[in-house]
Amino acid sequence: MFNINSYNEIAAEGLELFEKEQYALDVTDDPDGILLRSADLHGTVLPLQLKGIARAGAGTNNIPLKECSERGIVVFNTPGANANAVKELVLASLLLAARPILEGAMWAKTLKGPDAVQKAEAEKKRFVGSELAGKRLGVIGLGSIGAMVANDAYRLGMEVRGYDPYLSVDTAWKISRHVIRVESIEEVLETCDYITVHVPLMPETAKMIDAESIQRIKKNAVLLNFSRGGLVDIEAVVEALEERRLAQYMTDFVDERLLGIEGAVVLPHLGAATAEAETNCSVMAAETLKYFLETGNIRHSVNFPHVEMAFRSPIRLAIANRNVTNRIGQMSAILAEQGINIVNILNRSKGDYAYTLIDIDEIDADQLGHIANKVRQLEGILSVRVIRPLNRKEGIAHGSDQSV
Ligand SMILES: NC(=O)c1ccc[n+]([C@@H]2O[C@H](COP(=O)([O-])OP(=O)(O)OC[C@H]3O[C@@H](n4cnc5c(N)ncnc54)[C@H](O)[C@@H]3O)[C@@H](O)[C@H]2O)c1
Ligand SMILES: O=C(O)CC[C@@H](O)C(=O)O
Repeated sequence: MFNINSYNEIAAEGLELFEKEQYALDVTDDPDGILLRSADLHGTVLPLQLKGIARAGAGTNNIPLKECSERGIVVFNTPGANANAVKELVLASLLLAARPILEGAMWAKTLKGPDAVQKAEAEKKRFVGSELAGKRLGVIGLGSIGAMVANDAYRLGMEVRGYDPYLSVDTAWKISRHVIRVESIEEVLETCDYITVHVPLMPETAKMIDAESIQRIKKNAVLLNFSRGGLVDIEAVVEALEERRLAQYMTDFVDERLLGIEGAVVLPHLGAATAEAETNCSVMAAETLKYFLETGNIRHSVNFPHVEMAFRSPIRLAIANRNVTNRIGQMSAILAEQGINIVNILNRSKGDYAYTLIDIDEIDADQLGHIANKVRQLEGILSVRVIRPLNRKEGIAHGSDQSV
């Protein structure tokens, strides 16, 4: 039996995947897994039993990743699951930036009387906009969202320039050949009419659009930020809007300093707020967390490597450790000392951390406990789980943790 706690509104389609026979939802302060959206876990005490946290969404800046890694807690996100929703809102915002649609609609609401049509025709010159076609869009960060925005903006007739020095090969395949790759963020800032930011907020990217970047932005350009407020220096944005250097700042993140500033368009974090995206994220997060708890296999983790191995043995050890030399040798030696044959083993690393799955044949509980404890005592070991399969459906193993 696993305990799962969920924070925020998580769509029912995901929560329903946790079968009642194997999972209890929101009944304890010490869960095995947490499912959340934007709830901030920084500064909270992470439960003792916690093994995995699944973010139903892309950004994991609300989760203390370093602390989780050091405790061997695996953090997951749902890559791409809400990308289309964000892309549509960004495209809508580009259109709203180019055409004073909302202003025109608000004004039209005030029209009264039999001459409303004539007044509308006479005054419509107040709401003349411009077209996106032929304008230049700079996309900073060409991941799931940035790639979709770039491709569709090109289809709208824009010239699109993309900047992403860490682009993955998988995403690169999805980007239209018409998107022009640029080598420096400065080139995007200095040459584009519209600039949209789609990078994760991390210590390295905090305020990546700083006062100097904003100085470089072409006069009268529009900056869009549907990624995270902390990526942009808001004081510098306010100054640029007030000096009419920046035409508009369109963002999905409320910041008191922006409210009431002309040219600032602030949405209340609506990027992923569609029924489809909420369901996609909830289902992917629940599936990923279940898969990890039941088999030890890791997919879509932001702090541990991708590790998947078919679970066919009666016992599996799942070990998170620091990425230092000879850990596998020492684990194998502990098993060999006990005369245990390794049926299957897989080890992968990601940055400072590594993860190992070791499948063995049936042994008695005392010996298993002894082995698990010896592994726990090795330097750099962060967590050790002993997992046993419960039942198997269509080749997918369902397991449970055994305390030893
Ligand atoms: N407004 C919302 O509701 C909403 C919804 C989903 C995601 N987001 C935000 O959008 C971000 C991006 O989402 P995604 O799904 O596209 O993520 P993603 O991981 O698919 O893409 C991020 C891209 O940014 C690139 N990148 C990282 N550092 C960079 C840098 N310094 N300069 C340029 N590129 C850099 C990466 O290489 C990657 O290609 C998320 O991290 C999240 O903060 C917001
Ligand atoms: O849960 C949400 O509504 C927002 C999710 C979004 O910020 C993300 O990072 O995916």
